[in-house]
Amino acid sequence: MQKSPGAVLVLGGARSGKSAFAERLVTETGLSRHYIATGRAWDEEMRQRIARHREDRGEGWETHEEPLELAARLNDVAREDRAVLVDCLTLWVTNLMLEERDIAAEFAGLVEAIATMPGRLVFVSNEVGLGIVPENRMARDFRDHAGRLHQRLAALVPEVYFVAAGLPLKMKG
Ligand SMILES: Nc1nc2c(ncn2[C@@H]2O[C@H](COP(=O)(O)OP(=O)(O)OP(=O)(O)O)[C@@H](O)[C@H]2O)c(=O)[nH]1
Repeated sequence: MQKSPGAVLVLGGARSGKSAFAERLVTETGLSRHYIATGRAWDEEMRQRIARHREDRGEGWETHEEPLELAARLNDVAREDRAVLVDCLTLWVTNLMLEERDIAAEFAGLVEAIATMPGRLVFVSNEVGLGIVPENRMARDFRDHAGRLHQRLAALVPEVYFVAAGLPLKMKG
């Protein structure tokens, strides 16, 4: 049996249009729409950003806020008749690092959980590895974790896109 048959990975830079593209992938399924937000409103600017995102998504989405326990939350939310958008994996990695979680174990848990998950799953993540090597150690670790997670998921899921300037480039599928 193919693993994660309904899963898609959408990569892109900041303001690349990756979230809007991922929302379209969910909407076009006609399934019931679920949004798992890994972001946290840590300041006023972020609160406004989140409010704008909610407005842009419009009616018809059920939002679940989950900064850390992503695999468990996906287990609760994913179903045959649902399309679930996870926005975004890089913020999840940031949250795991800030909580000093075991990153390898968390990634293994996510990969194992989604291998047999039903319905459509759309994962959004920032491609953060294209710039110069960051001077600070935590930023270098973050970049490496994100790169490793992307490679694992890209190997697992049947469909992968890279979005730049609002344009999706299909890389797999
Ligand atoms: N807590 C919470 N966070 C949300 C909600 N809606 C969106 N977000 C967060 O907002 C983040 C995306 O915001 P931006 O930084 O503006 O988007 P971006 O990724 O730079 O831009 P695009 O590439 O265009 O998607 C996601 O990581 C979400 O986790 C929500 O309802 N609740």
